[in-house]
Amino acid sequence: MSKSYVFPEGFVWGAATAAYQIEGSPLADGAGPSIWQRFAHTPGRMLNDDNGDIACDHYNRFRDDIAIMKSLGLQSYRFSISWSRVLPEGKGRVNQKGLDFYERLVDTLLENDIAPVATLFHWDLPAALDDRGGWLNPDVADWFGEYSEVMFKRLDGRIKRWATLNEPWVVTDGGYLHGALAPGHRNRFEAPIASHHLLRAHGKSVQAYRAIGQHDIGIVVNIEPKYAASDSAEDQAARDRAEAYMNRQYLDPVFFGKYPEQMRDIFGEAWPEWPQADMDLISQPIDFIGVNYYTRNVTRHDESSWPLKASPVRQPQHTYTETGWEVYPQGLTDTLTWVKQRYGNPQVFITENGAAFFDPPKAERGRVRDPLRVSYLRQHLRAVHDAIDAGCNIGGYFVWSLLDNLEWSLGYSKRFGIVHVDYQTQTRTPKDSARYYAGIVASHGARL
Ligand SMILES: N=[N+]=NCCCCNC(=O)[C@@H]1[C@H]2[C@H](O)[C@@H](O)[C@H](O)[C@@H](CO)[C@@H]12
Repeated sequence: MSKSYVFPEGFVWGAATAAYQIEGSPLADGAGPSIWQRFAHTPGRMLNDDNGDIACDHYNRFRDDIAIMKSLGLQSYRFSISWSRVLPEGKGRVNQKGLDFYERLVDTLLENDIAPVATLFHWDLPAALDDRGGWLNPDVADWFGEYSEVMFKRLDGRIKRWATLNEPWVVTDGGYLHGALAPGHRNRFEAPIASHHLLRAHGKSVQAYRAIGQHDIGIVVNIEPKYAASDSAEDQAARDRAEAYMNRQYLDPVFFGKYPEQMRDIFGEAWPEWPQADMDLISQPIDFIGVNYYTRNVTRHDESSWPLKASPVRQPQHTYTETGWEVYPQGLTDTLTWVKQRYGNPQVFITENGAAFFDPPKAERGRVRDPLRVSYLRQHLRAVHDAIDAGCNIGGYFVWSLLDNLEWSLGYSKRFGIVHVDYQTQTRTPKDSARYYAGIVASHGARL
């Protein structure tokens, strides 16, 4: 007898995007530049010199995109707010037209019975704040608290689920350690400072919310479960370091008020000691965590790898996506049960899960066949259900992404959308995976 995959009553089905990846018009209506607008216009930083000047033109087409969400039966939509649209200098003067855009977006979602879930920071720090040191300046926590307060006062109530940060690990690892992402630094001493100030900013935002908000606030992290490549002590230790570095570096401070002990092994003299007051600010209670899951990592010791001394081992028996990520749905179940066991079964939303497979630049007679993505979604949604059967407190699932969009420094070369975007005409075409997902939503999982 095969198992039923019907999801619990109240489980929320959605899709996710991020401002700089879809909106376009980054400087419209008084908006200030973000570090991503600046990075994307820096020669050599972006594949094919792509940038977010147009992207999916969502800033102008959001009503059409909400109509597509409605046609798919989505109950919720996770988006991010561009900080520098609202505060062009990152602090101080509010740009009402920037706020007005997000108010129109939220009100149109609500008119279509789609619950908005807002991420306050999805990597696009105001350039004016980067000029003042950005995530390296301890004042950034207060700047983020000020911005958060502006948004809570204007939209809390219509938005009932807020995320402070999206993936602080990627911001730090990509933006400050390895330099592949904005602001493009490569500095072992900066990375732990940026991480810590991101977490302090999270804490200031939660503090502001507790004073004025009436609903839920949390943080979104990417989790990539690590599996030792062998039983050797050095591979096990490499796995432990990799897990501490990516998966515990942010959740341990938020839930336990302390960093993983491996952080000093990894960063050595570059790992500072922080005051307890900071850890108290960081570890205030939150209402949920967003988990972004894409893949797993089979980890071996690698003396030549910097600074982790750990490297992935390819798994040729499995499919890999266009971004080079192994398709491993069991890793999602393992991730969710790990979070349950380690952090006391907090409410979790899968705030991103999806894959880039090759899709053509144009639809063929109004259709885009993406069987690999249909299979990916089926396998991973079943994995979520298995975690719920194991007692995990999962509130909902947001597929990454609603639309093909700007994949950061990879430009438009990678398509994650369940809806195809023809970047020459801005025509949207729901892919086969969108129709598949709509059927899952309509049957609440029964058709999985
Ligand atoms: N190696 N490796 N392992 C996986 C680590 C994944 C780190 N990148 C993400 O999670 C980003 C997240 C981001 O929110 C979104 O804005 C991005 O478009 C997606 C797709 O890239 C994902």
